[in-house]
Amino acid sequence: MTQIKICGIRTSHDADVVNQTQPDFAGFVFAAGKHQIELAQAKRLRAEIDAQIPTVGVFVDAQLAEMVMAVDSGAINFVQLHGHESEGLVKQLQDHRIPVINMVGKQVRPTIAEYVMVDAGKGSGQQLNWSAIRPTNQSLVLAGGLNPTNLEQAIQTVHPDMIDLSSGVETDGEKDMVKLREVVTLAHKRS
Ligand SMILES: O=C(O)c1ccccc1N[C@@H]1O[C@H](COP(=O)(O)O)[C@@H](O)[C@H]1O
Repeated sequence: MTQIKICGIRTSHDADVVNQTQPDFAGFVFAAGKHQIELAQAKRLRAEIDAQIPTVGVFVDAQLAEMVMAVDSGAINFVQLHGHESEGLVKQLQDHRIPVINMVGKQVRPTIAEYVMVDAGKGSGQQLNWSAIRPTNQSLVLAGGLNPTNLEQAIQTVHPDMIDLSSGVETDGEKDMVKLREVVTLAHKRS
């Protein structure tokens, strides 16, 4: 089984699709871009999403205080760093007992974060060269251009602990129930 995070939850429709398909994590993007939402909206959506599903806040080069406030508000359980953040900032978040997903670029490098993530872009649907990703003992999250068509090959090539999808499971900018069902089933399938 591979854990699966669905990112870029923006609307009640998206929250409903999450509840009906049961991924392992749901993500809210606080950074600029087409998936960005405000903290108030994240809090409303958190209340709509199944309480058993942890939520992740995606930040790009944000201040520590903003991220701690988002966790303290109850909107998110994890912080995902998706910019050029330092290991010092990862440590500061962990000192606040906040688990961290650290997006380190297109190639794996060591981090003290709970998860190391590789991605080709920022929710743009760009795909990585999977066969170039080095194996790691860290908990690895694979993101970038994953969709129902390429997911199985991505998992078989990279063997990530978690996969992270956003634009590849959307239709007209909203999460698509059929696509989500397909990717959650694929991820949770025993290999
Ligand atoms: O989705 C965004 O708008 C975004 C903005 C800034 C930083 C990260 C962002 N998204 C992250 O990128 C992955 C992969 O997205 P995709 O599947 O390639 O569309 C997404 O899951 C978020 O973690």
